[in-house]
Amino acid sequence: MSLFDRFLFYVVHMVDKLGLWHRLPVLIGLGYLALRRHLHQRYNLLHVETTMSGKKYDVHQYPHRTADGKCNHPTDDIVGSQGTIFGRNMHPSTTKYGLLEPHPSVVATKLLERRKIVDCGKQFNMIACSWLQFMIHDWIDHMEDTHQVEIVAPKEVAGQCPLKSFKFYKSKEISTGSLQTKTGFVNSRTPWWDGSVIYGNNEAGMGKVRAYKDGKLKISSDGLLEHDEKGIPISGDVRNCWAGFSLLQALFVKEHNLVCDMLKENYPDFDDEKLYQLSRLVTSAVIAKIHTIDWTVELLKTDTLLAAMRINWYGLLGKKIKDKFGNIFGPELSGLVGLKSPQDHGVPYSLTEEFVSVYRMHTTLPEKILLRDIDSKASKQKYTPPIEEEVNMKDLIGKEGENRLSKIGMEKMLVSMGYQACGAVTLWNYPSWMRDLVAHDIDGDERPDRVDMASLEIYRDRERKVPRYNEFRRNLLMIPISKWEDLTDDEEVIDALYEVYGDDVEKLDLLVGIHAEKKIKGFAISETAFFIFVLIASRRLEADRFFTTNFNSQTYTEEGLQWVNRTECLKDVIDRHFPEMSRNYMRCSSAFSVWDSDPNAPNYIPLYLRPAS
Ligand code: HEM
Repeated sequence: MSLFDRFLFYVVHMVDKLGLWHRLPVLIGLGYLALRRHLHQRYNLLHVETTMSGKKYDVHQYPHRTADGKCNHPTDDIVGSQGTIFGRNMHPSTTKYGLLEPHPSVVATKLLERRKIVDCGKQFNMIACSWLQFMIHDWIDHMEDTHQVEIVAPKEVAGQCPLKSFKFYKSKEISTGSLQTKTGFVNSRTPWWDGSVIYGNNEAGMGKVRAYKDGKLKISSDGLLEHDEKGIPISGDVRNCWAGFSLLQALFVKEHNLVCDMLKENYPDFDDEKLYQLSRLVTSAVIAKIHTIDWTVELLKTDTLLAAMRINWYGLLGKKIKDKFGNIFGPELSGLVGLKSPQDHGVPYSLTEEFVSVYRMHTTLPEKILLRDIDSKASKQKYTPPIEEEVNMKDLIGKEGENRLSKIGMEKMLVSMGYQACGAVTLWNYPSWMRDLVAHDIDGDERPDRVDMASLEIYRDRERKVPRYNEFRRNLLMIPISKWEDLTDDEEVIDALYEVYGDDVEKLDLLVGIHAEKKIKGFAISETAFFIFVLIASRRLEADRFFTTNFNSQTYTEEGLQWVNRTECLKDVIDRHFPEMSRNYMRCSSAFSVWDSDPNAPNYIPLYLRPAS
């Protein structure tokens, strides 16, 4: 570390020791986050070199996103494309403990499996939970090897495991040619924020979803996704899909098609190809913007994070000035979006193993979806429709889930998900049905071997050499824990941790740690996970040519750019496709909070001048 960075680190460390940053006034809290992001950009981006190398290309020949994510980095065509390797935010784990220490089924049974659902209160609903999966499938999926592994539950817990043993494929590990990491794992998705979850991530996938007329994507007459002859949805990613996820895919296909209509009206000379490419750019940017200034703001509901996320998109000077002048003042004042050139801090863009691990949030999934009766005649606006039926999550997965969804209908499902809180990211909240799950192949076919996801996730982090909780925190420049009481005040949790890990805090698995950690007020996730997000959420925008150099009217068209600039939240998208829905059903401010919750109270103090939350 340079002398200057060492000084910055001491400042950050001192604030951490006092447990202070989130209690500071907004402007000072923002300063702390800026220092942290700077340090993470310097010390938590490892260059996982690979034997795969790209080549220079002519950027001007690629004014749009390609099907497989190639030709986005300005000088290397392969960076961020499908099939490249996951990066790392830290060195692989140095733990002395083996893959089965303690046994994943013991961890899953004693610490993860849901006893009684704990939900997120009014903060986050089932649309927000499905949105998580909608994003994950845009960015990441580990390629698998052909070798199977079997995990057999030890006697101690076998009686409590729905599967006494289960088989799954190893993660595909390849040599990297890097001294730091030696091997790495392959991402079978394109890590860019390119909407590949609806567009596909290669030529073949793209061809399947396109209607080849006026730039549009295929969609069925009921507004939901079309299906192939096997009943599998036709969409950009169909793996481990369920009704809530496929509903969001359909909503954004509708959005894409509406953008096509708008573009065609304004630019009647554009052909199918041009309309498709432009609409893809616009729709992907709409998704990225909603995630940045709507979804994340609800996930991390504090004034400091509201300011931080808006600064990422608009800069300190705010929307009005950015919309008027564009990004003329640089990243701090005008935001990351629209920067003159992409910025990767010397490490070619990819998503990372650690990012995957902290996004393991299956605890947000409930046991049942509560369907609302939206046909009951209510004249009142903002009326809460009564619960009509409870459907098991298991019945909403895969092909069966698609059948069910088409009977339920798009509007009813969206309203029902809006009214239902999602699960909280906490221990003993892992969906029980996921411990006996029919997982899918990459093409959406059901696998013959069922898996215990709770145990599998513990195994995956260890297999991929993601450091365990304490090492992870040290590597992230955070203060490690030295006893269970540093992690949580909950005595029952402390007893259970002691039972599984003894008093060895170094043994603690990352997944368990981030679920057990005391949360910052307003945060639905742990602080440890959050610091990875601080780094990666910015990187997804600033490293992408289509959010920086090419985020302009020459690339997006004037009307396309305006469409992105006018969209501020998911509610705006819902309003475009279901004009009555938010008026009738949404009391709250964001479509991601529970719809019968109160809107945000007005606050007359300017955001940056607000005191501690
Ligand atoms: C019904 C809904 C869902 C089902 C059936 C499902 C199922 C699965 C399955 C089978 C895997 C692969 C496990 C493995 O072999 O390692 C997986 C991975 C994953 N899921 Fe889900 N999932 C669902 C929803 C979600 C949600 C809501 C999130 C929230 C963040 C999520 C996050 C992840 C992550 C981060 C991975 C790891 C991906 C990777 O290893 O590359 N999933 N899921």
